[in-house]
Amino acid sequence: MRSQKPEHAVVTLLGQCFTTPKCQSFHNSSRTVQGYRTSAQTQRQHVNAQRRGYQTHTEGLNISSSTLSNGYPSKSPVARFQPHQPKHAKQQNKSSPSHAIQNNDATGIAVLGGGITGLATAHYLAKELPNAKITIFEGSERMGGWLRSQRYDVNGGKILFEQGPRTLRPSATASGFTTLELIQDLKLENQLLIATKDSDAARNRFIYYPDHLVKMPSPGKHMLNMASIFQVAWSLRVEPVFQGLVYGICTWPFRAPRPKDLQDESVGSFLERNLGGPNVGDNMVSAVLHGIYAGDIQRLSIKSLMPKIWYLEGLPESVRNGRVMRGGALMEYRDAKLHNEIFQKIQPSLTRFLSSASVYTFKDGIGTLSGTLEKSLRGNPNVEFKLNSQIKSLEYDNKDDAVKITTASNLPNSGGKYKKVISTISGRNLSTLTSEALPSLASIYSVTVMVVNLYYTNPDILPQRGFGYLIPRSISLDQNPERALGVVFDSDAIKGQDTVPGTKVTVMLGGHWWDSFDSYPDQDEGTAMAMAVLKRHLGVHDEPALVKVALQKDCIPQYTVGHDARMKKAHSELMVAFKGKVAVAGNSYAGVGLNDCIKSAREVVMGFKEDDDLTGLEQFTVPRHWVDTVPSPINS
Ligand SMILES: C=Cc1c2[nH]c(c1C)Cc1[nH]c(c(CCC(=O)O)c1C)Cc1[nH]c(c(C)c1CCC(=O)O)Cc1[nH]c(c(C)c1C=C)C2
Repeated sequence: MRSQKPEHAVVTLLGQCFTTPKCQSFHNSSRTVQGYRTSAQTQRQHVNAQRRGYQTHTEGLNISSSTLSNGYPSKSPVARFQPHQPKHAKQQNKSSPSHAIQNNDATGIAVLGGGITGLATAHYLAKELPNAKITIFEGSERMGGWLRSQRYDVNGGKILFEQGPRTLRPSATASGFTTLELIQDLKLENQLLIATKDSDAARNRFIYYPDHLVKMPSPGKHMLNMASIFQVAWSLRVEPVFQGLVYGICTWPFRAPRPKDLQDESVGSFLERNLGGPNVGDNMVSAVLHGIYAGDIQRLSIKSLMPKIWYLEGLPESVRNGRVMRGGALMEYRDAKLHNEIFQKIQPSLTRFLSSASVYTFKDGIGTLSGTLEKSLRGNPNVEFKLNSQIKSLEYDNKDDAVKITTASNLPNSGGKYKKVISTISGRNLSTLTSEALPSLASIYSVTVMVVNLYYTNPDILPQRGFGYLIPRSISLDQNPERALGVVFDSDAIKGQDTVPGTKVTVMLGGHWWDSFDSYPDQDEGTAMAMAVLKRHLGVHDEPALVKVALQKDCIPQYTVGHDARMKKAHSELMVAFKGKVAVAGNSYAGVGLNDCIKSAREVVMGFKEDDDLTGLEQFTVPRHWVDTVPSPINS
């Protein structure tokens, strides 16, 4: 039986280097898992969860078949969980028919926001409640939100620029599979493009540490040869960016346990407490968090960003060690159940194809997802689109047990009354539509990122091949006066989207560094700043043939210390203000990645099908309930 190596906090964090937050893929190479078991400690939580109608169990979740290195099955029959559900839990899950929205009585559901979450929400509503009348309110003149893939003519050919999120993670998690299910629903399989795990982009990820790019050790088969092991060991020894890492890991077992009354803390303080100093946080993990949240390691919450690590650290030492000895990986029960449900629906050929991918997108860019969703919804007579529809207020109407939407437009029928509203706009924007009824949502602030896409006709201007590099918080102002967060080497990261050769890069500026700004650089300043970064860090002196600058205002919500507790409060505030008639989904709450957003859309619609009084924040009202995978006695 293969046992799992201890999940050291820092190792896990660095494993998430450039990967999705809360990424729970089965990275352990070819580990075979058979069953899920709940820890004794969490049994009390099941009772609470069941009281609230959650599906839960005490033992007996099984997973069969083997998994590939990223958790995809190597063959059919596919790995799947077989949750054993106690009788009473099943009964409680059935909501009373008078309460549940039935296919034939569902009319008037409003979706606020036409970004990826709003479109996915409308998609699931149309799929699950085919008779429902759905109205999508979008404040701008276009759908798609942050997803913006633009084609440009250059040099006799075409290139693609991404001005927002650019790739998806094929992780073997509930959220990873939810996206695959959506891709299947939309028949987009033949448009997929992948970066393989052995590509330069997957293997070469850098951190800028003055005054050069330092390659991060990356897991993979190539790590198994002596030369690679030596290279990593040498790099750990001589590169100052790694200072404190080996010492921190070796001395970690002797650190004091977490103070009992500590409810949450920043990622920075967690690392400092566990590793005996700030170096690893400041020099490495802050860079990773720049690449995902464009956020500040001293403010982002360890409990919300890395709940598994927080949970493990809080276990009594003997329980934690026992868990580690048993091997396997932890997953939240609700995710395990969702994973189990969706996994069976994914074509094995699709999972096989993506098993070799480190990231994926589409031939015409990530906007294919939102564009195809919009197209499919436009063909549905039950779906109405209201573009340029700025919402002014939301009010609960006691008489009709409905929600009144008022828009900024004076036109008749621009707003209206709806039986249910699903808000996919940011939590903070939603809070401004009520008369201070949602203070906890008002507290979620977001950062602004300036995205500068540059195209050079010369295909060989970069000193390294790879994904690109991230810049940690410890880099001094004279090395980074523009406050760049990182640079993506697009022409290496994803191949096959352009019809002409050349070099494509994206420079990301701002994020939390610009928190106190009340105005931002303009297009020309953005261009000059990006070019200065490329010159200083990479020695690029060429003139770009094309530059596009996009200011993504308030694009990434920040889960700062206390986020989970505030979302629990937000659930109550929504219940009080709207009696369960307004629910939320999207990147403000439980994950900022595209996979997370799509999962949140699916979950809110499935929850709504069961019971129309919900807020979408129910998960924050019960403690996280972990289940762990158990190595298979069959395949070991
Ligand atoms: C507008 C800029 C964004 C930055 N982060 C995000 C956006 C939209 C959101 C984001 N980026 C990543 C993740 C995690 C993985 C996922 O769920 O998809 C999230 C939620 C990782 C990531 N960051 C960059 C890339 C190209 C990727 C995905 C691909 C990969 O892991 O290989 C680049 C990048 N994004 C930002 C910065 C500062 C940056 C710098 C290189 C901010």
